Amino acid sequence: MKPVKVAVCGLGTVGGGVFNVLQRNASEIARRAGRPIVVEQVATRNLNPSCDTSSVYVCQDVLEVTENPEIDVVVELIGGYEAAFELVMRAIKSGKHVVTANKALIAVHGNEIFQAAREAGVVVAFEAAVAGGIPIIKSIREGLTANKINWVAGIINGTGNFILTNMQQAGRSFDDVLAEAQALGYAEADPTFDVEGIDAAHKLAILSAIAFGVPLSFDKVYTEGISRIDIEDIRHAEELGYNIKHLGITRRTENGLELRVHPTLIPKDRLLANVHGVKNAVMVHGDAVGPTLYYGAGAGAEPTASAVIADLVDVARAMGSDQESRVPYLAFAEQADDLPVLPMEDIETAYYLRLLAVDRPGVLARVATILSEQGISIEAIIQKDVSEGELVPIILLTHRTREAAMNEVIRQLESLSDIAGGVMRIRVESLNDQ
Ligand SMILES: NC(=O)C1=CN([C@@H]2O[C@H](COP(=O)(O)OP(=O)(O)OC[C@H]3O[C@@H](n4cnc5c(N)ncnc54)[C@H](O)[C@@H]3O)[C@@H](O)[C@H]2O)C=CC1
Ligand SMILES: N[C@@H](CC=O)C(=O)O
Ligand code: NA
Repeated sequence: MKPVKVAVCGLGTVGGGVFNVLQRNASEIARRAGRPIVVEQVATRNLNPSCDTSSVYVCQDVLEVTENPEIDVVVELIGGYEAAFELVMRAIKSGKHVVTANKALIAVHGNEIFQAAREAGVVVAFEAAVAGGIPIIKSIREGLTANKINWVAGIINGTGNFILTNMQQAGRSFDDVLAEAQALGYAEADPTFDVEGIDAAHKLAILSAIAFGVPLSFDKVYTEGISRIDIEDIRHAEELGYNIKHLGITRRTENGLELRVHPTLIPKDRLLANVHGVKNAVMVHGDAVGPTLYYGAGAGAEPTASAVIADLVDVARAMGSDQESRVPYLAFAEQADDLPVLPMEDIETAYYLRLLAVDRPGVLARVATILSEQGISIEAIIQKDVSEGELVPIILLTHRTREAAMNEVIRQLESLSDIAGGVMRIRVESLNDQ
């Protein structure tokens, strides 16, 4: 059968992985796809020393591939929103299928891209955009179609998990581990996307859309990163029986959808609490299947290439099919418009609080009164011994309450003369996986 001819745009970490795995496993991939998948052209600013491109046509201008009549599929691996958007839209308008690992692009411009792709009758596939090598898009879009999905919760940023794990297990500093994640090719071009939760928010918007059949709503994701997490919080959490992980959570409730990414205390005996390093894991709870868990490498050259190439094989098969018989881009043929995203104030969860108090009698009682006035009960307290005159760290674990009530508690605590500085708040989720 005729080979599928591919243009790889961007030969960096992921592009290099795709190029090398396509060559190394060419015959295995051809047997699965029913025909060879060959790299016909590479467009990249920088070559990759791990790739032997001597027998491939290489250019610098990515838009050139959209004008090459030989190309069936454009693989967009340059990243970012602008040049990538132009490349993808031009490719679609030239009738080429697109495979991308670019979650920022899909989360922000996906609605427009899919509309254009539908009109042009081409496939846009993006498995690598969420949780790297884990086939999570395929699992939700295809494997779980029988279910009404209740919630999805996952560790969906490899760099962030690599940092938290190394801080906890090796006592290393945040900056030092981030520099290693960058050297390993895990981090985004702008690593604030990783550490401030933006990358996870992009991915969560995609997960939520394919789980619930709602439009992509990246601008509505409540977003908090890991940059404020201190080693002290990791140690206190451990003492209380928890690990801190950065989670993306989207849940269907009677009133609307939860859509939030933030650091989270998870009981140590839960599966998600034991996902370490660059590994990601996504738990999906369906009404028929119950809880399911998907685990694997969330970033890195070849794990991500694994997902990109799986999409190429799907495209190779879809090339002979009509639009109606293909799986819809965002899983649902019709989108729901009755599921508003809930404001964060309406979320209900438990909380970890860390405050620094002046060591004088009655402080703890005043703190407890503020909580009880909001109807919040305390599950555990740690109060550390300090030398006379020093500020005392108080760590509290509360029962579940509305975020609005907790905002009021924190406002009142921060206005007490007994409390120095701000209150550290980390949400706590039980994530029952049984
Ligand atoms: N690194 C990872 O583990 C993962 C990355 N991704 C996504 O994959 C995409 C690529 O990421 P990486 O490979 O890590 O990036 P990278 O920075 O290693 O590679 C980007 C490549 O694109 C080229 N490039 C960038 N802009 C260009 C332009 N306008 N014209 C021509 N060439 C251009 C660069 O020269 C470089 O070779 C991004 O969207 C990223 O978010 C997704 C999953 C995992
Ligand atoms: N920077 C991202 C790369 C994969 O999506 C991450 O660390 O998860
Ligand atoms: Na994936």
